[in-house]
Amino acid sequence: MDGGVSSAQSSAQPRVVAGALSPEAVVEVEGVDVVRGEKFLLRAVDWTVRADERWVLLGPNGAGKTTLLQLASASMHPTRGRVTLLGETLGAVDVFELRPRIGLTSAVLGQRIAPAERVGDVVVSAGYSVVGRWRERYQVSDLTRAAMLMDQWGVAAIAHRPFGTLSEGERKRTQIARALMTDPELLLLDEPGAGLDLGGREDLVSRLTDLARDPYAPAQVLVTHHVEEIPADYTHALLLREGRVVAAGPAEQVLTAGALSETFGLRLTLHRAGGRLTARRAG
Ligand SMILES: Nc1ncnc2c1ncn2[C@@H]1O[C@H](COP(=O)(O)OP(=O)(O)OP(=O)(O)O)[C@@H](O)[C@H]1O
Repeated sequence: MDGGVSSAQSSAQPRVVAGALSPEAVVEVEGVDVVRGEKFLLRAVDWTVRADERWVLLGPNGAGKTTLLQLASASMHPTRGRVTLLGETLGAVDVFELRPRIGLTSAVLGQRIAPAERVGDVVVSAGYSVVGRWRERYQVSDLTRAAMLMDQWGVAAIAHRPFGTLSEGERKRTQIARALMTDPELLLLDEPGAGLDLGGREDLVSRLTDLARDPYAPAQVLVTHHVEEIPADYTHALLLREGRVVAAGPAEQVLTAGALSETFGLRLTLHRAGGRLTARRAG
């Protein structure tokens, strides 16, 4: 790419240096309320994500997960409290400079992609913060990175297909490849498993597990309703209910039957196998 947002720089160092005392915080949410009219979408939320962490945000419909992700993607400001992203405090930074450093996938962003846009163009155009190729001229390094990412996310063979002809799983993987194109420091995935069949979900979880294990990969935050979609090796979890944090911290401490039952408002049993979870209604 010539000019515009810098993209395709590959890190020479892992994101987290082994032995470092405390990897830098990429997301810091302190005492945050988000209020619309009389309604608290989020209330008194504190949350810190560090560079080496992989978080899952879990909660029922309407819990505030997408709202929290909007704060973390610099798409929304808090009503009260402070949000610091990649060392920059919202309200004191140009969000248009911040956003290219954050990769985001969501159903809303997916709907903005023109059905006629080819997969390869959807991915490579991320460096310009535009959807679809227009008059940009890309450098070989951009095209090489896009090809590598399409291969990694299993869409290289369909690089010439229009986005509108893809299956839901192919769309989700194309969007993740696009989100990684700018080599972001933070990757936010809003319900990437929604609408996938069992095979599609397992394929996605397997690729997300590989990404979670990659020390060069950005900090990751995955939003889901289902514990079955949590990749093995996700390190942390935050449980939300009605805008409040029920529990947050290391995954093995937070993802318990008790905390999940409180979050979803029904008594659940939890089964662990191979680093993955399944949940069922108790009794
Ligand atoms: N602008 C708004 N004004 C009033 N209420 C809103 C507004 N935006 C969102 N809400 C409400 O805030 C709550 C939290 O919404 P949010 O989308 O963050 O939840 P969520 O956990 O992502 O839900 P889902 O899992 O269904 O996607 C919902 O009850 C929603 O209806």
